Amino acid sequence: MDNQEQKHQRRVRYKGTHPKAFNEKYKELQPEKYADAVTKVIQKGSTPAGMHRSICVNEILEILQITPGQTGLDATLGYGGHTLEMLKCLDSKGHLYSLDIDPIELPRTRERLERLGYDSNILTIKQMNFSDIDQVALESGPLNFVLADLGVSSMQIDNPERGFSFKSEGPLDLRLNPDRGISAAERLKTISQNELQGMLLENADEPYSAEISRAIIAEIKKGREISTTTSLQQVIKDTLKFIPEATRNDAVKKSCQRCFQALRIDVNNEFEVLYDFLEKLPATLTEGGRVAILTFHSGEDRLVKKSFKRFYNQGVYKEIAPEAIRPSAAECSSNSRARCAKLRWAIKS
Ligand SMILES: C[S@@+](CC[C@H](N)C(=O)[O-])C[C@H]1O[C@@H](n2cnc3c(N)ncnc32)[C@H](O)[C@@H]1O
Repeated sequence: MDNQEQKHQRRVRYKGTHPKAFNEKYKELQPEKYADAVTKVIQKGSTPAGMHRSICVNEILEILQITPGQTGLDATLGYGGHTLEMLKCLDSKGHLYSLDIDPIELPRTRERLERLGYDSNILTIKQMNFSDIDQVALESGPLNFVLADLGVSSMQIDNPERGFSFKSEGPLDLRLNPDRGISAAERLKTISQNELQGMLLENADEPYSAEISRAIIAEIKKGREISTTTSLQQVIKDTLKFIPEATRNDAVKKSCQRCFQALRIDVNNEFEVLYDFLEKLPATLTEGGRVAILTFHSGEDRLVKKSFKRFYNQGVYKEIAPEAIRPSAAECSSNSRARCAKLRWAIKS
């Protein structure tokens, strides 16, 4: 068919203030063109589609005390919000390395930062796992500051094609790097009930781990695929029918959140890579080098707390956070995704 014969495609309309589908949010997905629409979404305490609002920015900058001329690492680039703030502190002097394993969002962030004038003279962006921090240090030399803002970005959660959220239909993938490893749907096909129950318990403290794992494995044995976000949600919903109606919806939602979290941690080996990163971290820092780590669930926080404490007891760190710092009440009310964040810091001896 030549061009003239091609049918005119209507642009997807933004249906009122609450469009149901991700691709209908075209105003939020073009923040440069529709700044007003984006501001309105932020004012309502939500995160615009295709964007990520950085958490604890002031607290992190206060910990890292970045000065012009230093060399630092943002281990989790995401939307580049923290990276941008750190670059401002460097004031065009020194160098920042920023990593992310996500091959889909990384080029978009790189382009946004380049458009703001941050090129390879001041910023090096690498698609890399932060567990390879030692490789970065070989190139950068000792680091004055390091930030890791763990987990997933809002862009990843909101994009139904990535499968991170049960709130919209999509493939049950959950990989931060879809080019590597196996999807959550594939993982469910071969896992035993025992292992799945352990995964739900260890990665997310799921109270109905026995019931849910039994139901998932029974479905798969019957030859039914659990290959989409909503099919997993449906199994969880059906399994928890025994919960009294008054509290059932809330319980199902929480179990879905926990099960998706557990699967995400599993397919991305999140505990293993965090452990490797924490082990290698001290050797990459300068004397007096500062590190800040933002976590979003108790399993991650426990690993960070234990590692900082052990290295502190060995004299490797001269100071560590006495307790986790929480985002302010104002930040939590303006950004619901900040509510479960915990921030810890350490300073190398
Ligand atoms: C919470 S977001 C970071 C947001 C960022 N601080 C900002 O201000 O926009 C976490 C990011 O870390 C990335 N990530 C998670 N695990 C990683 C790993 N092991 N190595 C590198 N990047 C990782 C995710 O792909 C995601 O983009």
